[in-house]
Amino acid sequence: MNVILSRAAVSSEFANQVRRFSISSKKNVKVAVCGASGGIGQPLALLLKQSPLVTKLSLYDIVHTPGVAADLSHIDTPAVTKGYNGPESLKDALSGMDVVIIPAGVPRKPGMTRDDLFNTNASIVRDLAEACSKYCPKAMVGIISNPVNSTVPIFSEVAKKAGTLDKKRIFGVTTLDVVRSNAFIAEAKGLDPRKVNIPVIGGHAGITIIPLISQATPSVKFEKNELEALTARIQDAGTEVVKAKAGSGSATLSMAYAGARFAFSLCRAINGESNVVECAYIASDVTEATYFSTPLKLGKDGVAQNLGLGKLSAYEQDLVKAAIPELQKTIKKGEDFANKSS
Ligand SMILES: NC(=O)c1ccc[n+]([C@@H]2O[C@H](COP(=O)([O-])OP(=O)(O)OC[C@H]3O[C@@H](n4cnc5c(N)ncnc54)[C@H](O)[C@@H]3O)[C@@H](O)[C@H]2O)c1
Ligand SMILES: O=C(O)C[C@H](O)C(=O)O
Repeated sequence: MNVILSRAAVSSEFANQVRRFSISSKKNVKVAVCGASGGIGQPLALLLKQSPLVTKLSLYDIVHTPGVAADLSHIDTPAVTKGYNGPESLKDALSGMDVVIIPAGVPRKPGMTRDDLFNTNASIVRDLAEACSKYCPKAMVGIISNPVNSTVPIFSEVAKKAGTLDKKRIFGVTTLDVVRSNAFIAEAKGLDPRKVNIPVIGGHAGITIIPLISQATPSVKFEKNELEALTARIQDAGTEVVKAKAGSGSATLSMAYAGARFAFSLCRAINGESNVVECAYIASDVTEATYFSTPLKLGKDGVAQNLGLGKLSAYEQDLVKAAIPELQKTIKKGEDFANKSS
């Protein structure tokens, strides 16, 4: 029920962000984007810049941030926007931040899995985790960089070593899976996508992406073959975009939308709003996988309540069973990397 209420709230909130935040903002939230010059980073920064709730928008990357920040800073909204270029500027970029969103790292090309990005992106996330532990240990962190199933454990292990780990504040951003599920199911049933909510649990790669269509709001029914086809499309949606972009990257615009939705939900929770619910990949004891995405009630200190799996259909139970060994493997890979390399 919380999930149902929350989706309706999230949908209308997102559409009315600017007006609403300018009327009712209680606390100003400082937000950093790491990877701000990239395909996701730039449109994400644009969406964040539009919110008067964000007092400071800190744009960190290893290239091009002076230009991106100069461009955005001409927009007539209050967020003071500053660019930080290169590792020597990490201290200034991150100090005092309440929310850090990380889309730093390389995207897939056709034929690659997300795990094929591990060798490059693992060390990028490790280094950013070290910097966050030093300069903004209390920030809420949303990790977009793939493979999310491994990069979130990497971030947590680094924070653990630094003595700053707060599992309630570290999130793998899986919002795009929810956004896609809502879009595809609304299309299939001729519904207004803003009024559809499909919780998506598990992880963020292939069979670990588990849309809970049995828990859809409004309730929807599909034949078995239709349900399987829709589930497969949601699980492969990232690959659909990678193929369509034909070598120029993966989802950027839909991810910026989803990343902004997640960041705004964190901001609303920091501001004391109740009933803010998002699915995200976090340290979890809901299943045998030590990280797992479920609907979460967010509060000013991060995860306020894990809402768990809810009632699963037999088909969804089988999907969870299939996902767990894959998640365990990729979680271990991330943890081993962090523990060997830092
Ligand atoms: N979680 C999701 O749902 C989701 C969705 C789409 C993409 N992604 C992932 O997001 C990541 C970024 O995708 P993109 O399309 O924006 O890629 P991109 O190549 O367009 O941009 C990545 C940016 O990261 C920067 N970067 C590289 N190393 C860095 C470092 N050490 N510190 C800071 N910034 C650094 C690059 O300079 C670049 O500007 C990829 O790993 C992609 O797979 C995740
Ligand atoms: O598919 C990708 O590589 C990017 C992202 O994880 C997505 O789901 O679009």
